Amino acid sequence: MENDIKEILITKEEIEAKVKELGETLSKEYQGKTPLMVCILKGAVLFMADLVRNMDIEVEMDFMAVSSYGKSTESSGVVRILKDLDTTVEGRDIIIVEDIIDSGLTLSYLVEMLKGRNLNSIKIVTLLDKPHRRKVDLKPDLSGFTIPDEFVVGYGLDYAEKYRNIPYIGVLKPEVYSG
Ligand SMILES: O=P(O)(O)OC[C@H]1O[C@H](OP(=O)(O)OP(=O)(O)O)[C@H](O)[C@@H]1O
Ligand SMILES: Nc1nc2[nH]cnc2c(=O)[nH]1
Repeated sequence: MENDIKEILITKEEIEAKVKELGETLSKEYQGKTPLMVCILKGAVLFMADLVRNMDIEVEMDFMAVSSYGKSTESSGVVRILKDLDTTVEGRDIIIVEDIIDSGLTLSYLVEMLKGRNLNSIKIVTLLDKPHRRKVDLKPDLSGFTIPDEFVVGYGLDYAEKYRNIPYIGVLKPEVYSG
């Protein structure tokens, strides 16, 4: 599996240090509150699991699954909810946890939808941000790493459902796409 990786962009150690820092920042920001951490499946699962373990305040967790129609490496902007939240979000402080923001289409749709549910507050934390690819005006409140316009895998991120369990963020060799 790791033979398919051309280049390591962010090491396991760099991810660990950054997730610790993000967890500490969120703990300070939400001191005295119990935010509802909303993980966007599936890519953000590993980040969510590590992030909450680096927070020393009470949190609740919930999960949403969305599907964006389109090519395997490109988001189309048409978002379908496959699994909605189990929790009632009225009056809650929501932290959306994402692995990557690319075009921003997935999150801009989700944030607008959630804002319609009478939340107290909503913030976005993403591990990775590709700002050059943005198609809508969407900025994360907290971001781990800004990365160049390359398709990355590992630490939850997949290509055709594979490579999610690689412990670092890497770029695939071009021949992997062409088969
Ligand atoms: O900013 P955008 O261009 O909308 O792209 C970002 C979205 O794409 C990825 O999810 P994906 O649809 O690949 O699903 P997955 O997390 O289950 O792999 C990622 O987890 C974001 O949700
Ligand atoms: N795996 C993966 N999914 C994405 N979704 C949007 N951008 C990316 C990316 O670079 N890698």
